[in-house]
Amino acid sequence: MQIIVNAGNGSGGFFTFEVLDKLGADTFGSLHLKPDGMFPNHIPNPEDKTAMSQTRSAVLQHNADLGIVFDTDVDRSGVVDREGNPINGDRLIALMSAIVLKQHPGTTIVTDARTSLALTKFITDRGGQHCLYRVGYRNVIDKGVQLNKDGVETHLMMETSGHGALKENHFLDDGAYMVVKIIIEMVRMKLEGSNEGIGSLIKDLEEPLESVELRMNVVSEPKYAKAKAVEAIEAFREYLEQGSLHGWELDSCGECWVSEGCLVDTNDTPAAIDALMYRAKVSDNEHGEYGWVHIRQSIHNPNIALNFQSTIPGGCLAMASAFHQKFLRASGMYEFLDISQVENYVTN
Ligand SMILES: O=P(O)(O)OC[C@H]1O[C@H](O)[C@H](O)[C@@H](O)[C@@H]1O
Repeated sequence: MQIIVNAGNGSGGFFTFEVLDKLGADTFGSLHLKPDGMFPNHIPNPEDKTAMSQTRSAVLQHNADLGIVFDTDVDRSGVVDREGNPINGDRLIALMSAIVLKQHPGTTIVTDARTSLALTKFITDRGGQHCLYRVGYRNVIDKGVQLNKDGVETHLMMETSGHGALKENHFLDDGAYMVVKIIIEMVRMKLEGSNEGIGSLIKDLEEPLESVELRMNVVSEPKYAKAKAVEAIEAFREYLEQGSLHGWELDSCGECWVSEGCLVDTNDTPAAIDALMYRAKVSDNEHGEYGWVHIRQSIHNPNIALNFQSTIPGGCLAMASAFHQKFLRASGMYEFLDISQVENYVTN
């Protein structure tokens, strides 16, 4: 089996020399294996377009069976199938879900709540339960630990960023282990006589038609930025609870095994909140439920991240326009938020 590793000059080169080569894989054509903190080729990140496209080119050039992309410290990974298709984000979660659900039918899978409606369908079509939880890999993994303690069998926890953990690997955030599971599945498929590549496992995963992320900086003295972001996000929640945005409804079931979402813990020992976030489902008379909005404090920076996803054309624009006019402007929140990204998006 030929496998291309792209370590992006981070610390993942060991996986080539110490693991794959020793097991007899052909790793000729691998990229950027030597650690170099200046990262001269691209950012070592499976979400980075250059990292994925360079790996795709190498896979196609060498007719390799798989490409692997690690982040700097190998706690995140992404792969490229033999046809050159990048598998990261929702697609990687789907691939891991397909593998884990074969081993553990009916298991619960925890992800952050920025995943697509199609991913939920993919998981539930295979008999799994999808728990949508808070952004932040620690939140996602801790939720899985908690569910297992509560007697809800949960074998996989993954974020769209590529962070992921498995119960069988002691809940460690480990990108190399994810990749090992994928390689084992490829070998198993080959031994069973299948001629298909690993991408065939997710061929029925639909792509979200539209997906947009916008950021709003909090314009305030740094020491007040966190409180201001909370004020804006809570104002958004109140707007929805009052029914001020027609067709928008908070996802806050509090029961994590319910696939509709569970950003709000209503149990006796709710998890501490590092960044406030809500997701709302959005529908209209013509299409029914067609998308969602996710609003949250950034974990690292004084800004608010807004994600929109839609299954109908123009849905993200419709949601962003309503958010802009009927919330940001109407509520006065625009006064301490830099809403230029939202304005550019709705006007261009
Ligand atoms: O809040 P942001 O700046 O978008 O960052 C969000 C990200 O923060 C960290 O990097 C965590 O490790 C990730 O799990 C999370 O997705």
